[in-house]
Amino acid sequence: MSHLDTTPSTPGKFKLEKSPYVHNRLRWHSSLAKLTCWSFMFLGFILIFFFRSPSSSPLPQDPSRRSLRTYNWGGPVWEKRVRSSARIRSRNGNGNGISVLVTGAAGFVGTHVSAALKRRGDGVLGLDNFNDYYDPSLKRARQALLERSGVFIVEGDINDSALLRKLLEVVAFTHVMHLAAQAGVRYAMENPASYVHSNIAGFVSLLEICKSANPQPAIVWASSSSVYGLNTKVPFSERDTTDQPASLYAATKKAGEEIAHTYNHIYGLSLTGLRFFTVYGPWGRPDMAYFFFTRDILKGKSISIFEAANHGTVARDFTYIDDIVKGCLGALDTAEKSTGSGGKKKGPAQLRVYNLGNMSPVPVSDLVSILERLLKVNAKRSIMKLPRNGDIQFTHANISLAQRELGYKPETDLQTGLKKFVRWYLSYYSGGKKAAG
Ligand SMILES: O=C(O)[C@H]1O[C@H](OP(=O)(O)OP(=O)(O)OC[C@H]2O[C@@H](n3ccc(=O)[nH]c3=O)[C@H](O)[C@@H]2O)[C@H](O)[C@@H](O)[C@H]1O
Repeated sequence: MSHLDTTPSTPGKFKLEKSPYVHNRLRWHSSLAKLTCWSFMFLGFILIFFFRSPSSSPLPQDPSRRSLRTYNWGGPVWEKRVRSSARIRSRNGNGNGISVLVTGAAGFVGTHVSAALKRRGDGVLGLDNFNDYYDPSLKRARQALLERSGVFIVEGDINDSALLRKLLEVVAFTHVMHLAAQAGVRYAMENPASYVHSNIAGFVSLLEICKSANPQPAIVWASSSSVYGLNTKVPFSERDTTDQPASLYAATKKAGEEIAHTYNHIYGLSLTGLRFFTVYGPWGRPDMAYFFFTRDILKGKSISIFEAANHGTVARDFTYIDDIVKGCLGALDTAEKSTGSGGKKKGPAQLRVYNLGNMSPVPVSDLVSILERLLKVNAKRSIMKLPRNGDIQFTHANISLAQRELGYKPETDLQTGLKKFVRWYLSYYSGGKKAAG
């Protein structure tokens, strides 16, 4: 009789043999089977517990680690696209033209800066991780726009050192315009780790690769007006102390300024930080107030307008994107070369910080009135106490340093800038085909 023949087809048909030896063996087998069964169940419980535990969630559930997903890059075709996008096409007023790696190129400021550089004949290569902090389809639309003007955006993360090293091997970039960051003041309370990941770890990762490169590029990067924090002296000047950040976002930008000092000091990297003041305009960020106020006013939804203690006005030095772009180009064009190479400093290098604001703070309630006029819809206003979530009461830039050294001169008032934004918004989201996310 073959072994297979003794196997019961159903448990009830199992026949016990009479031999005591066989009987014991069967009991032993049955205990072993039970033990195995219990072990599997126990292991199963452990695995279920492990995978459901928040600390070990798979990557997509942890927004701070979104950008750790793997991207495809490399190969001869990819390298050819990288080189072609970064190739300088024509000389500009500043001499021979520059070749710029723009991080965060599918972001709001990144898209505008990349397009402006390309327009004047500079070489531009974008880098972006296309994370889902806000509607990624808007980032894809910006990418399509840039692609049409010849800018290739490499999909990847600034924390990916191997990718950064490769990019700087393939192209001898003269400059890096570093705009990739976790933005937003209030979101820092929801997802603090994402700020550390992008604004600190990511920045250090980029600086590490740049300092080792030969030649080292000059770096211009986005700091923020939020570094002034609880500062009450107005207008905010670069000489003011910035040691009272009110949000983790601000603290990570402030940390970035100190980190920049270190890499400049040790490795001779040329570094320029730009403190942007609430930048707005077409292709803007849906997480910003002017953007979601527009969406909500059009939908007839109520909007919250923050108010400080004792009915104090909350105001911002709103700055139009085209002015910011000019400031960025001015910073790139006046950036001196880094002095080190291959990780060794050869002499002192340039270290700068500038305010890029509009010199004219506007109360948030006035911004809403302008939107109401442009949209021809009355907003459903609800006045709310300024929440303790990192927001500060007002910002106001002193821009004389940027004026003097970068030729920065903002030209767009809020009414004019919002008019351009609203025109773009209505055409982009026309016919309600796309919902502003
Ligand atoms: O300059 C910067 O460095 C930062 O600018 C931007 O931050 P903020 O100036 O806070 O802009 P934004 O959120 O549009 O709120 C605008 C105003 O509306 C008020 N506000 C906001 C929300 C709301 O529901 N109600 C309201 O009154 C709010 O109190 C505020 O007064 C960038 O997002 C940030 O990434 C960073 O770049």
